[in-house]
Amino acid sequence: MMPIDGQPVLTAAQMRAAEERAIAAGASVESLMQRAGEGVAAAVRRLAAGAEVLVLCGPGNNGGDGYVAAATLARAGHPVRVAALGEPKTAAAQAARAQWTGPVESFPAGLPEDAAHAPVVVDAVFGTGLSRPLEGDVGRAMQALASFARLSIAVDLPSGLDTDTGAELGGPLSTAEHDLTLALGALKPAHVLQPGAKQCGAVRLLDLGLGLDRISAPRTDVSAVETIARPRIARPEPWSHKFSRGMVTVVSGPMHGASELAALAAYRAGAGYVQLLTGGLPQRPHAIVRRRWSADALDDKRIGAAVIGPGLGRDDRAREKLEVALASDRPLVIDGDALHLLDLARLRERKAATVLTPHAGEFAALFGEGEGSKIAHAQAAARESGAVVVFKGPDTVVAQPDGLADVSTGASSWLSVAGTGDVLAGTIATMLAQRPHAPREAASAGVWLHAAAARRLAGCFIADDLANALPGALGECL
Ligand SMILES: NC(=O)C1=CN([C@@H]2O[C@H](COP(=O)(O)OP(=O)(O)OC[C@H]3O[C@@H](n4cnc5c(N)ncnc54)[C@H](OP(=O)(O)O)[C@@H]3O)[C@@H](O)[C@H]2O)[C@@H](O)CC1
Ligand SMILES: Nc1ncnc2c1ncn2[C@@H]1O[C@H](COP(=O)(O)OP(=O)(O)O)[C@@H](O)[C@H]1O
Ligand SMILES: [K+]
Repeated sequence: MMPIDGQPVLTAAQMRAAEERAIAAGASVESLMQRAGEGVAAAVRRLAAGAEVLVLCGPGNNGGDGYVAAATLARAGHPVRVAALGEPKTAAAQAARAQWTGPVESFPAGLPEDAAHAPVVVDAVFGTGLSRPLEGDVGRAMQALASFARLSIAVDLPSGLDTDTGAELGGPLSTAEHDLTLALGALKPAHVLQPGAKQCGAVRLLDLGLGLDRISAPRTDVSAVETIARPRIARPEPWSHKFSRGMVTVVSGPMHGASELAALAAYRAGAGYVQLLTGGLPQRPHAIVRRRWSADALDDKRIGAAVIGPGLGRDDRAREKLEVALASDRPLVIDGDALHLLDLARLRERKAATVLTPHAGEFAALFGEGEGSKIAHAQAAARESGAVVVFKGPDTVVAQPDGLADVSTGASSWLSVAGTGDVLAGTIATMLAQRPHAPREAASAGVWLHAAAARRLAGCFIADDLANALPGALGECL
């Protein structure tokens, strides 16, 4: 079982292609299924600690994995039952079924309520092949079994999810929520995008030897999408000075607090010099250099990145400031109000790096609703705008115009509080000032630090606390 950061994310079609490549290279579906099922059995056995396991098997290869897992557990002397939704349909699943010599109960109808329950439930009903909503009582029965069980584990994916979008095919609350999902061979979008990610519980990867790791396969060869890994951040060199550490300028507006938060976060994320272009009164921290806005305020080559949008307002003065920022040759983070004033045609004229940080509402206003997954939406928006797009939320996606994209995993839902987006904008600006030629990497590093800072707070917090937790998160990256 492997952790899931820095791993490729493959669609169902990309997964099939990887499987076909492995088969062309001499593997067989049966050998891959054997490896998958044995991997599942090993994980289940360790976690079940001797408790009875009920394996629910579907008609396809996901069910095949389940039969192999059940047979492997039984051979090891572990108490295990099997219940199936129909007979296996594929040759590989039929061969796997033949390994299981015990009785097969029928699922869901044949399981009387009490007999059905087991302390450990394994969902091997549907995986990447599910193309339509779960029929009849399957979803409801699975929910009942999973919620009764002390431990419920999904094989590859919780049954009922759309692999490529993470949506519940039968609509909200139609699938069971598991404690653990064992992703087979590679992560799929449903493991990282909501609501699928929540239904998965913890996600761990089981390697099937498909050669999908980044050492065997360069990123674009198998998938353009990867989960965000902990960034490496360099300590200041002995010869570093405040400007070489990264200078961030935050453009303020009538709502001072938002830009103050962005400026504070920029410092806490490691910038050497942060200035706030504000008409507000001096306040803490005194380290923030406050200057009045002027039309040439961004004509300073030392500025590594500027932030515009938090608390900017949407009046003519805000428009004027945004136009100056767009015309400047400094790398730019565009957030909040500025996203509502933004003209995409004007943005495409910019040569310097630009990072847009919309939440779902800002994203829809700028780019429309779009088709497909959140990853596909972010990729299309990056292509359309020519900028790096950070599509925020519980499953933040960072995409660059050529299609490469990163997805955040494990963001704390306590981030759903005012001002945390301003903290993210400031954090990304510092990363961008330090990596002006790698805006996607900078944005993803900022998203990682932001999520790590929230994890360190472990509970309810306000945006100021989050900014102040950034140095600890940074310490995890040195
Ligand atoms: N990739 C790899 O390298 C490896 C992949 N492996 C495993 O294979 C899994 C993918 O297997 P899969 O393609 O057979 O699909 P799966 O998810 O079992 O379901 C398809 C079956 O369900 C049926 N069906 C669909 N919807 C239905 C509904 N609502 N209600 C009822 N039935 C429905 C559908 O019927 P049909 O649509 O054809 O009528 C078909 O029979 C993958 O997740 C992983 O676990 C490993 O074994 C080894 C290596
Ligand atoms: N439920 C959630 N789970 C995880 N992260 C969240 C959640 N809600 C919001 N966030 C994160 O918190 C930040 C909120 O940003 P934003 O919506 O712009 O808020 P604000 O404008 O108040 O600063 C984003 O980074 C977003 O990804
Ligand atoms: K499953």
